[in-house]
Amino acid sequence: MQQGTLGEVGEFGLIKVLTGGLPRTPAVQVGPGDDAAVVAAPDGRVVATTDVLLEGRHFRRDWSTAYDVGRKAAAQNLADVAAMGAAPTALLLGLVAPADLSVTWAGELMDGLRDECQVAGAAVVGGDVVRGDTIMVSITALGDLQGRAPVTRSGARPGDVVAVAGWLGWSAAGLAVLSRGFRSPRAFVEAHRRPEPPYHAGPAAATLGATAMMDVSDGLVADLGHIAAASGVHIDLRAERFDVPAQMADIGHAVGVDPMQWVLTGGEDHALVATFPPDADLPARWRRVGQVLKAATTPDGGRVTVDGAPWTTAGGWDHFGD
Ligand SMILES: Nc1ncnc2c1ncn2[C@@H]1O[C@H](COP(=O)(O)OP(=O)(O)OP(=O)(O)O)[C@@H](O)[C@H]1O
Ligand SMILES: Cc1ncc(C[n+]2csc(CCOP(=O)(O)O)c2C)c(N)n1
Ligand SMILES: [Mg+2]
Ligand SMILES: [Mg+2]
Ligand SMILES: [Mg+2]
Repeated sequence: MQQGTLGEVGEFGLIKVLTGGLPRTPAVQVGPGDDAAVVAAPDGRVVATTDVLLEGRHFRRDWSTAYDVGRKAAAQNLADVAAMGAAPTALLLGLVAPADLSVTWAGELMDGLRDECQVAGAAVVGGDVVRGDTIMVSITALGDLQGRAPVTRSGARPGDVVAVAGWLGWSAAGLAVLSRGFRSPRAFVEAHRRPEPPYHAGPAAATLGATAMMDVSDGLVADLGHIAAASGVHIDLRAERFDVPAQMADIGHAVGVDPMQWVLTGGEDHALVATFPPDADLPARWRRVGQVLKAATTPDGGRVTVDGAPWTTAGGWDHFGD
């Protein structure tokens, strides 16, 4: 990796570092280096999504390496593509960074983006760099529905089952550990630094007949609230269906937090939650955690309960909440 700071190598030196070692995938017809990338969309439609990560709010450089931030930034966006039932194809990076940032940090961020894209079958195809006071990583991701209908938030129907693929509460438990100045247990801290969304479960869920789907970014209760509202239904979760690993329970005990709080309202694991018709033949990776109960009586009046009772604290992260 090149030595020095962004200020020393300049904009085009930085772009050279960032775009130097990027692999191509068959979908990428023109990659970084021209005015725009060209990505094949054999389906005739493109799934497009964007999410921003800001230093201090989404990550801290003393908690996560540049490589971790890259993995997480890519994961958060690629999970949104998968949550539509699409296969991720391409990712673009908008990077705001101070001139005294090391070129190594920027290069390792790109390594993380590249490697997470590889897990999901996508490739980095372009971006932009701008000087600013705080590091901001703005990602755009594209995906291919491969001929399937998109799985939106609005298709859940009374009688459907609610099922989850992927981790819940691990990132929140890791954040609780880091916030208290600890670096272990490693499994949870690692889950916070590098979430592992079940990308392939997204397109698979579409094929299995999922009626609605989301990735869990803010917290399961809050995110299911979006499906409930968009679909105009009530959703009930069964607390006993959630697995609280013994180590998570131990951390909860140590820091005085009910670990179910992390499982039900913790964000950033990017699990997929979907609703399926009751007779769907779900593989084991989809854990049944609840049911779509009935249609809401008012438009947008859908809500989420746990064991029949409203969830009393915040159901998840809200950037402009308290
Ligand atoms: N600034 C914006 N301009 C236009 N649309 C927006 C803007 N912010 C959010 N949206 C849209 O609102 C919807 C919900 O956004 P939200 O960011 O909550 O979803 P998400 O990306 O799945 O979740 P998260 O950001 O927690 O990962 C998305 O369709 C998103 O494109
Ligand atoms: C330093 C630091 N402090 C707090 C958090 C927790 N956090 C930040 S954003 C978010 C929800 C998802 O964000 P978005 O809705 O933007 O996708 C959560 C749970 C963190 N990751 N790092
Ligand atoms: Mg978003
Ligand atoms: Mg999402
Ligand atoms: Mg959010």
